[in-house]
Amino acid sequence: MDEELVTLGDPSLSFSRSLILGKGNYGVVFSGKYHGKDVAVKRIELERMNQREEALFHLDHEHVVKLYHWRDNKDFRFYVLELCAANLDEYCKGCYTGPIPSEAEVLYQLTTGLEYIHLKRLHRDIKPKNILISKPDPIVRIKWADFGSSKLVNDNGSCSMSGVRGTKDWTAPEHIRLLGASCRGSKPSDIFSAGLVFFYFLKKVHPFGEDSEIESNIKNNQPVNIDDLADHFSKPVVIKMIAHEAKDRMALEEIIRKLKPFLPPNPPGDVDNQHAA
Ligand SMILES: Nc1ncnc2c1ncn2[C@@H]1O[C@H](COP(=O)(O)OP(=O)(O)OP(=O)(O)O)[C@@H](O)[C@H]1O
Repeated sequence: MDEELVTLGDPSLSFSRSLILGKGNYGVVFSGKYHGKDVAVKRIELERMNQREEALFHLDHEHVVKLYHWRDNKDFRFYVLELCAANLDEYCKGCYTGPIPSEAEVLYQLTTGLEYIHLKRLHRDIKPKNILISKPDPIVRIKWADFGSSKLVNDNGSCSMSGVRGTKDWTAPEHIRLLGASCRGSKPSDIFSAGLVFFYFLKKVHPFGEDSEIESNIKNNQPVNIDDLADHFSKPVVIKMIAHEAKDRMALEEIIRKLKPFLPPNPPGDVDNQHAA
């Protein structure tokens, strides 16, 4: 018998402590089984919990990772999640070479997923490691994951956050200025972060430069690598997503409208087209 196999007293759920899929600031993600199905099991210390992945329970969208179940023991909470193949950072660094949708589909799927998340009055910690590439089912989809810092937003699309837990490299200028203090999370700041991720996915570099200069370049509105996009179809969209002033950023509905013409016929993420087919 595998000594590393953990069942938590529930025969329908097991995972192996030695099969680690990844580690975050708050927990460890293991490979496991739930009712015979391959899953990811994310373990978080109970004392580090607040309003965490429970947010996922309220979400049901093809571009948001599915939360199937959760369970506690005396020290930890265990989230049973849809098992994915890799995160977007692993793809950008060349560590994942498996299948992935076309560029336009990735951007489109992320935008529709984020629109759904905002509709549910949530916002989140946006960075490439929190975006997952699904296993083929048979279609490969891009999914938002890790609602570790999700918060409910009010009707204005903003919410109070105590500090910002997201990596500074993926943070909007209005949040960088307030890091460490109480600040506001908002839909426009999510759009800024998503624009950074779009650029990184397309060009494999950060639009605001190298590690040490990113934070100050974001603060000073100097997207030093922006010309790398040349005449890429997404350039007008990405530029408007990473506009310095929150009020100038493109809204998600408009991003969706601008990306649609670049989708292949009947893409998996396009419900309208699927219905029309
Ligand atoms: N459902 C999943 N399927 C496959 N791999 C996953 C899944 N969820 C997470 N992972 C892997 O585990 C890593 C860590 O995930 P986790 O959500 O704990 O942390 P994070 O997002 O990197 O960090 P933080 O919680 O600090 O924001 C991810 O980057 C990913 O590579």
